[in-house]
Amino acid sequence: MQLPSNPSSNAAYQLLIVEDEYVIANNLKLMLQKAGYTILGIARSVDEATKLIKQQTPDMVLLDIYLKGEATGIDLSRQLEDTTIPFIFISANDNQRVLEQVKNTDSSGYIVKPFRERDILTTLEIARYRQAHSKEMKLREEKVLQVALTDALSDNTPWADRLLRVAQLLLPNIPFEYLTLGFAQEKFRLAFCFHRVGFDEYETVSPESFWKMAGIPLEQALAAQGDVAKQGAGRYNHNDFESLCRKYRPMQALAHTYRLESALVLAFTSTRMGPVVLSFFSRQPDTYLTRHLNLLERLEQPIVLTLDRIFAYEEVARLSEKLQQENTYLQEEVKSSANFEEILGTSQPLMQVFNLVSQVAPGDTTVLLMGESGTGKELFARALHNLSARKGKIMVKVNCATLPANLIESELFGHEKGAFTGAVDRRIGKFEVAQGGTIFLDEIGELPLDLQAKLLRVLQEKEIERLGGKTPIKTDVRVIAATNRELEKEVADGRFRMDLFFRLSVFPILLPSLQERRGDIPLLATHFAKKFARRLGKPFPGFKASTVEELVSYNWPGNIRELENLMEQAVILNDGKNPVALGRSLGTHLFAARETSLSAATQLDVSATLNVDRAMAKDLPGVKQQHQESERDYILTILQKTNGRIRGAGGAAELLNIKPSTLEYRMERLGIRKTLTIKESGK
Ligand SMILES: Nc1ncnc2c1ncn2[C@@H]1O[C@H](COP(=O)(O)OP(=O)(O)OP(=O)(O)O)[C@@H](O)[C@H]1O
Repeated sequence: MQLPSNPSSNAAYQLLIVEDEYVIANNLKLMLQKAGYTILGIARSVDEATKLIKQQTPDMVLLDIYLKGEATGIDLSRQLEDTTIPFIFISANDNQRVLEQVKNTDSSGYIVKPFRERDILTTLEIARYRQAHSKEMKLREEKVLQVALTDALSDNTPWADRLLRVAQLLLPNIPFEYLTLGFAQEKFRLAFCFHRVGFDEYETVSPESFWKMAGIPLEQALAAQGDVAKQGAGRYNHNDFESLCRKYRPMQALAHTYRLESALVLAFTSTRMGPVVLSFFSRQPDTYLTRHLNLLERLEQPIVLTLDRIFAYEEVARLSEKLQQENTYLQEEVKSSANFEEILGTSQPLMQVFNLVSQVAPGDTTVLLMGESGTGKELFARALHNLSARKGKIMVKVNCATLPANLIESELFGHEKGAFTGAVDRRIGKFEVAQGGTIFLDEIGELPLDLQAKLLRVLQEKEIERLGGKTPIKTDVRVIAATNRELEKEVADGRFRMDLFFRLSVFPILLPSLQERRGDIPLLATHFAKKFARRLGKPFPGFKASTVEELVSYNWPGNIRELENLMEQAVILNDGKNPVALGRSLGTHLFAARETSLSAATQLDVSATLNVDRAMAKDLPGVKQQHQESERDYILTILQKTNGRIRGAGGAAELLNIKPSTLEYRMERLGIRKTLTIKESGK
């Protein structure tokens, strides 16, 4: 190291002495003048020094700590730092408290009184050398810091770890006891707080839980943070910090909890992430200096560029994962090729459902589809999606009954890498895949209770959290749920949460069973038979008249799915020339209950016999009458089997798989009257 020791080169270097003891100050002046330095003046207090500096800016200040008046050399050092004038402390006060204060300044040296001439000149020369090279050194140091920050941010570790590393790297340059870092974007929020609990020890505080504990709504806290950030980069020491706290309650709560007394805030905007706010807090009231702010401002651009690059990369990764999953769903959808137009039927109960669907479809209302298995719940869920504004986006189906219990949560909400044994990679859940679209939660009644609670939270907060994830993710997903269980009963039995039930059943739609819409059976049967004939490359020669009759009178516990399956079998067995009939085995499958034929039934001598009011039946016109007769015959057969018993185990209602009251209603409608004494009549 070469020091500028030549006295002639010292002449241009101007010094200010700030010292209240005349003898020392004068001695120092003589010493320095002898070495060739120019002395601008001697100030005995901070006020005098400030005045002199205003008249002429010195190249360096030699600064005592305790001066005349209230203000100390430490106070003056803050001003000097702000105006980037270097200074060297000269003090007899080497106690711990003073040293601590000095450490927090940016002094170029510290000389203990009494000093020797040599000490002064050497310290001064080193300080001048540093001054000359400090710009270059600072730039180099900052470059190193920039690279380290970029590396830390791009590291493939969870965000909390990356940001902690950023905090650690910044600490030597910007002191803090508490640091918050947050990004806010409509659909994405990431915020972390680090509380410094030791020299290089930190505790990560979740902002959500902190604000909850402080009794401040998260939105209010974020808004305050946003408002502070809007004021631009700033440092808040002493009174400035106090008035900041008075203005913003969340800031006050934070300061109170962690005993914070000053802050340094930097806000910048990342193209992808929107506003990013970085706030440092200290327990000293005067920690933050202009140089801290300047450093942050210089670091802003590299940080923004790095963040933008990372988020662009993460977005691409997320989208390609979403795309991949969407592809799988789309392929499945193509296979199931279900469209609204394919919902066949003209019966009254179905028309009512159509009305409800068209009313509720356009909005974002949660819909609960209820109905027996095979009544078309999935088909209607798709119709709801296709009639909504979300039509262009995906509808994701989740069958809550077929997912293994231990995987449901990860399937629905996704997981982070390492969230559980076997989670070797990060995976997004179905809620995230459905972003912007619809999620169809089929068989919702099968969802385990603990997940019901999590689902409720998602519906209420409209955000999900991946398993092992630390930050909630905003969701924009419409929920359609379906069940073939009686959810109210499930609630009463404690198997389904009542709050979730109310959340889901904002708009319930009950799908009619096939037997409640028998009028649609010929249409549906023909549709399915034609579909399978086309698939098999066969002509469809129509149905045998008795087949249609049989189909209409059957009670279809498996509903449309059963009809569809049966039609597939019937078409396979059909030769493509003769009208489609139910093969013997199929007939047996379907009409086991009819093995006891009606003619045989007439010969039965039962104690409780039945009376058919034929007159009523005669009023029914055409096909409808035909259907009703088949239904009536069928019910009669069952009643004869049960000796006319409707209710209880083995009763007709149970065999028919309908409620006793429904059966009684139908009997009345079909003109079946129960008499206790008369034998079968009218046949
Ligand atoms: N109105 C209809 N018109 C034409 N096809 C229908 C109709 N309703 C249902 N289907 C067909 O019936 C079959 C069963 O329907 P879907 O799978 O939607 O029933 P679901 O109520 O969801 O059954 P589950 O409760 O067992 O899941 C499907 O192949 C569907 O295409």
